[in-house]
Amino acid sequence: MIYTVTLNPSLDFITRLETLTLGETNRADSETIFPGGKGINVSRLLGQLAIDNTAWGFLGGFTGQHLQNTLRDTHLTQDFTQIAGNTRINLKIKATNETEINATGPAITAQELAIFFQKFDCLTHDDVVVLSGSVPKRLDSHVYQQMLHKIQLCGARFVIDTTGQQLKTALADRPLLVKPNRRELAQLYDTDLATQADLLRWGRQLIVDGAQHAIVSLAGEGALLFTQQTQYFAKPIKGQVQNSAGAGDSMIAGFIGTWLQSEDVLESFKIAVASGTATAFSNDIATKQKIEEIYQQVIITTI
Ligand SMILES: Nc1ncnc2c1ncn2[C@@H]1O[C@H](COP(=O)(O)OP(=O)(O)O)[C@@H](O)[C@H]1O
Ligand SMILES: O=P(O)(O)OC[C@H]1O[C@](O)(COP(=O)(O)O)[C@@H](O)[C@@H]1O
Repeated sequence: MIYTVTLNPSLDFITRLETLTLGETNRADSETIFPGGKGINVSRLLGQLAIDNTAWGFLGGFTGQHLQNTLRDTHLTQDFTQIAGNTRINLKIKATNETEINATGPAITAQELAIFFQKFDCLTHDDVVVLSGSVPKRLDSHVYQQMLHKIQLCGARFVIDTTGQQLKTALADRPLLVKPNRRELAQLYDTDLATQADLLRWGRQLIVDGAQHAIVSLAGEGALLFTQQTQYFAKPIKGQVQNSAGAGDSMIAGFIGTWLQSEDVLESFKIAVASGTATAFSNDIATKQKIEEIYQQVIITTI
């Protein structure tokens, strides 16, 4: 089974307007609410690919209830830990530029955390846990390390999509996949990634430091995949970007869902690129139909 973990889920409130003027009353042209949070996005994309998975994390209050209602999918089992606080609302303002305000998230009590950790006791070596996204501010920042410890005790494997020190520490535990974007890779190794050679140098470092597969996503400039043996480049695909939130999460779902079925690295990368791009070209997480349409345009080269 694939388990996704979203410690800090969200409702993503997306508002569109022509221009945003700070310090004034602005009137929106439209607004939409989508389920959000990186692990939840991974779960939803896996659902589109008809891959069974279970979503773990913390949900609470009226926002948590709404999120739960919107996550109805036959391939997605919800096994969230209920909390007293309200699940956060993240504000995404789409005007001339995109501005995001991601909320801190609710407090998690020691008792709620203990109930959440009990779930890890059922893991076996057949399971893969996808750990994604930020840690709520009021939760101990070592929570990722604690989860990794439990995952390894059970012999399960994991994918991790986080940043900075949490990612650096996790690399030594041999994640199946990591997927920093350009900014996250630069921050991880404290470098500016000015050239293509820098990207290749520091992308390869993720493998040297322990990752089994590493995708470096480059938004509208494509993506790189590093494996133990080789490296690939996916050419960027042109299209109309609707809402790029969740594009990276969709890549992770596309890659790991396909790899666990086939262990075919190249095919997994192609589905990853199709999934990420299809989500960038959709308002919400991409549908299976959109992914299949984009898949026809994916071109991968060895570099
Ligand atoms: N503007 C875009 N045009 C085409 N493809 C995109 C665009 N933005 C994202 N993608 C696709 O989605 C992938 C992940 O996007 P990226 O923005 O790099 O990740 P993240 O959401 O983690 O920051 C990219 O590697 C690319 O394949
Ligand atoms: O956990 P964080 O880092 O606050 O991010 C949460 C946000 O990330 C998202 O999951 C989107 O992630 P990406 O744009 O990085 O793929 C949103 O749905 C959510 O609002």
